[in-house]
Amino acid sequence: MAKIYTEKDANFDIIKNKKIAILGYGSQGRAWALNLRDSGLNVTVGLEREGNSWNQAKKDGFNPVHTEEAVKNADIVIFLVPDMVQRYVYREKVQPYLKDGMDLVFAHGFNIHYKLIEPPNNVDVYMIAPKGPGPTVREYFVHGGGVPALVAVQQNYSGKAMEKALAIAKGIGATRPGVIETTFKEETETDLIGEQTDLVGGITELMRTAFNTLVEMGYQPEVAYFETINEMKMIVDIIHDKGFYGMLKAVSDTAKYGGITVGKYVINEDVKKRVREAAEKVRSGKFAEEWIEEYNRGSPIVKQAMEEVQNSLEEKIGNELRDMIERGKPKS
Ligand SMILES: NC(=O)C1=CN([C@@H]2O[C@H](COP(=O)(O)OP(=O)(O)OC[C@H]3O[C@@H](n4cnc5c(N)ncnc54)[C@H](O)[C@@H]3O)[C@@H](O)[C@H]2O)C=CC1
Ligand SMILES: CC(=O)[C@](C)(O)C(=O)O
Ligand SMILES: [Mg+2]
Ligand SMILES: [Mg+2]
Repeated sequence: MAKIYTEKDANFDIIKNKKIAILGYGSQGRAWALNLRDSGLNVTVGLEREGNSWNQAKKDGFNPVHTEEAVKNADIVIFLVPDMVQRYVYREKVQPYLKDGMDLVFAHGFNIHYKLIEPPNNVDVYMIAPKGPGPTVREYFVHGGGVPALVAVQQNYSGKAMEKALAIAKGIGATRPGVIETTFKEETETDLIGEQTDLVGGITELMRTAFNTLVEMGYQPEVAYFETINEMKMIVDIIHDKGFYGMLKAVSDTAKYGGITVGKYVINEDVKKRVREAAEKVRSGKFAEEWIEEYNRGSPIVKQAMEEVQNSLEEKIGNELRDMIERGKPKS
């Protein structure tokens, strides 16, 4: 059974007098900075330049400073810039100012696990990895909840790394539901495998494939959109609240029979084999290599795919139906 920590295991005392530098003010950075500040902790936002993130941080009442400025004054440095950027920020803006006993904190283990950042022995290295998108980390917190997270310690120079990880987890709201202890290796590999084969890759391609098949067969795109894309949230919400069994009980007997039989036909052993192949590619480090190469080339594959998605029929139809979808949302 996994080790789960909750509110009673976490205490702010160990970090309440420490200066926390949050590097990056994007999806996670903004959520962490706001939640930690609301939790009464001492947060400085460190950024590269005066752009969108800088303006947003100011609008949110922070006084952002340049990265090295934030790092020089910090006891705890939290890396919330993109994974592909972290090693440069580390080399140029963090390493020169490292102090004995400083903390390097991550929201995903990529750079440590794949050894793109190799900190000296006299710092603590630990992670709090929220299992959800940044805006949700903020939204749940504001409404009294929190997104569950994984915590891991890579280097425990102080002997107190886990206590500090739990305190930060508490500060972002994650110990309200609870946090699960893991390792950098397990978090990094499972996060990548999950987002590729399931969350960001597999499910969305299945949704798009189902949508486009219906459209190619001559059905109205609006009808196809509500069926294959919009209703996904409702089905997933029931799984989220009541499990797969609960979802199957909520749908019709016809959907149960059709879903059970055709689901296994579409997502067959061959798909499982390819999920495993993709997972092995993460585990071997081959995916990391490939992604670094793509990033170094200026991310042409990502750019092209983003454009393709933006111009796709499903996106166009979704945008056209957004008002209708919004009108239907629960009002409180
Ligand atoms: N997006 C998410 O919901 C999740 C992200 N994570 C992890 O959190 C970390 C941060 O990811 P996101 O919040 O998605 O990042 P993001 O892309 O939303 O935000 C990045 C921030 O870094 C800044 N930035 C971008 N390029 C930069 C550069 N070249 N130099 C310096 N700063 C730069 C941006 O201005 C922005 O403030 C990553 O390790 C990611 O794996 C973990 C869980 C979920
Ligand atoms: C939001 C999240 O958890 C992801 C999919 O792992 C990520 O954004 O990297
Ligand atoms: Mg991820
Ligand atoms: Mg994730």
